[in-house]
Formats: sequence, C-alpha cells, structure tokens
Amino acid sequence: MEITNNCIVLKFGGASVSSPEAFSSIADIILHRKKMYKKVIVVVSAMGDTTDELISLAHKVNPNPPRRELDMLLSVGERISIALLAMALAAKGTEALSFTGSQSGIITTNDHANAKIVNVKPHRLLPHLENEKIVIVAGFQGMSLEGEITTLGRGGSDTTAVALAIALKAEKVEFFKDVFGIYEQDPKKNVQARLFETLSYQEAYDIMNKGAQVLHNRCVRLAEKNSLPLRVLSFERYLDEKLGTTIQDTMNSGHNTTYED
Ligand SMILES: Nc1ncnc2c1ncn2[C@@H]1O[C@H](COP(=O)(O)OP(=O)(O)O)[C@@H](O)[C@H]1O
Ligand SMILES: N[C@@H](CC(=O)OP(=O)(O)O)C(=O)O
Repeated sequence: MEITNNCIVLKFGGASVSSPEAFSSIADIILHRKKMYKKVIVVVSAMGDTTDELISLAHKVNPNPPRRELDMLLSVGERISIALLAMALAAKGTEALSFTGSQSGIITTNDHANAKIVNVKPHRLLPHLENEKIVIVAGFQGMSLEGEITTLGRGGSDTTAVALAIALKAEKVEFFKDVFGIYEQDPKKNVQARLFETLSYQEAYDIMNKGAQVLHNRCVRLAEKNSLPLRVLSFERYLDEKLGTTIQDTMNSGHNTTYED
C-alpha cells in the first residue's frame, strides 16, 4: 500500500449510506484511507431517499413551501448522516468530528435550492486536520453571505467535495458509488456498457450532460478549472485499485483557485 502524507477528500453519496449498518461499512473505507493519508476529509450525503422524503413531507404541509424553509428542512438530511458517521467511527475507536456546510465555511449565493459556491473558508476544519482527526462535512449545503442556510441543487454534495478539496489543496477526490466507475451508459440499464478507466474533464462533462446522474456536472467543471483529479469507484470493491474511473487533465493547465463553475 502506497503511504502518502497528504490530504484527500472522500465523498459518500446517499446510496452508500442507505441503512444504519452502511455507516459501519463506510467507516472501514475511511479507516483504510486514513492509513494512507494524513488529512482525511469526508463529505457525505443524506441517507438513501431521505431528501425525496423530506421534500414530500414539506409538500404535505404546504404544496408550495417557501424556498428558504425548504432549504432549512433539506439540509437536515445531510446533518443526520454526518452525526451517524462520526458515531460509527467512534464505535471503531476513532474520533471524528462532524460539521455542517456553514460550519465548514461553504459560502454560497443566496439562491435557495440552487445556490452556487462563491468561496470556501474552512478555518474551523484546519486545527482538527492538523491534529490528524478525521473531519466529516455535510454535503449539498452552505451559508449565503446574508447568513441564510442554502442548498446546492440535487446531487450537489459532489460539488461540496470538490470545492473543499480545492480549498484544502487535497491531492484528489474519491467518489464512492454503487457502480464500479463511469460507463458509456448507465450500467443498470445496459449491462454491456463499457467502463472507462480514464476520462478527460470534457469527456466526463459530456457524459453528465447526456443525463448520466453519476456525478453532479458542476463538480466536473470546478475540478477542471482547478486541475483537481477525480476518481469514481465502488464502495463495495474499493480495495481493487484497478477498478474505477480517473478524471484528470492530460496536461496541467495551472489555473488559479476558483469556485466559479
Ligand atoms: N454513465 C454512467 N456511469 C455510471 N453510473 C451511471 C451512469 N449513468 C447513470 N448512472 C447511475 O448513477 C448512479 C450513481 O451512483 P450512486 O451510488 O447512486 O451515487 P450517489 O449515491 O453518490 O448519488 C449509479 O447507480 C448509476 O446507475
Ligand atoms: N441529498 C442530496 C444531495 C446529494 O448530492 O445526494 P447524492 O450524493 O446522494 O447524489 C440529493 O439527494 O440531491
């Protein structure tokens, strides 16, 4: 196993935390990566269908809920996950600390339900990372300059992970999915679809633009602008280093840090 001394962001989506037991499984993945990386930041999404269930709950109370209040409600899904993940790691004897998007310094526009990240100020995370503690951040949410809780649009946790990786100068982001990587088509619809080993940002972006929900398309553009390598791999077969898709530049284009996607 290659030992690096660096920083990595690990992103776990709703499919990887669809049951209480799943938190223990992904805690094992995180502990495996912690042996390789000094600084480990974990971004996690709401469990399974929680976000859909919260939207439907809101609509039972008000068929046209105020967008500000909907964001307040939806941000709860990811808060449940971060706390449960910290508890799962504690059950394995490892201290980890959970933080909401606003605590993590994810600063956004004030566009409720479709906010854009304008800056990342992860001051609160830094001392814990220096102390080599695992830091867990709620995906999909932030705080506007006006101090309001916002969400980034469906699938937005991927973009949280990329923005944090840029701010913390992480080596890469690993996205743990219920598929082995990015395919030419959804492998659940076409079992013959080819799995890509590597993709350029543009190729990945084109696949997302055709409607593949495997990565939030904003996160691909953001990674490209900052030359940040991305890897999409399976949360079940993560030990198989050859299995997965790497998205990176063919040449390092040397852009300055930007959060504009
Ligand atoms: N071209 C594609 N390559 C890989 N997965 C795809 C593609 N198009 C659609 N998908 C779907 O995207 C899903 C993404 O994985 P998932 O674990 O659900 O992500 P997350 O929980 O992070 O949102 C897969 O379940 C897969 O069915
Ligand atoms: N929970 C949010 C954000 C998200 O990114 O989820 P996932 O990582 O499961 O796509 C959603 O369902 O849209």
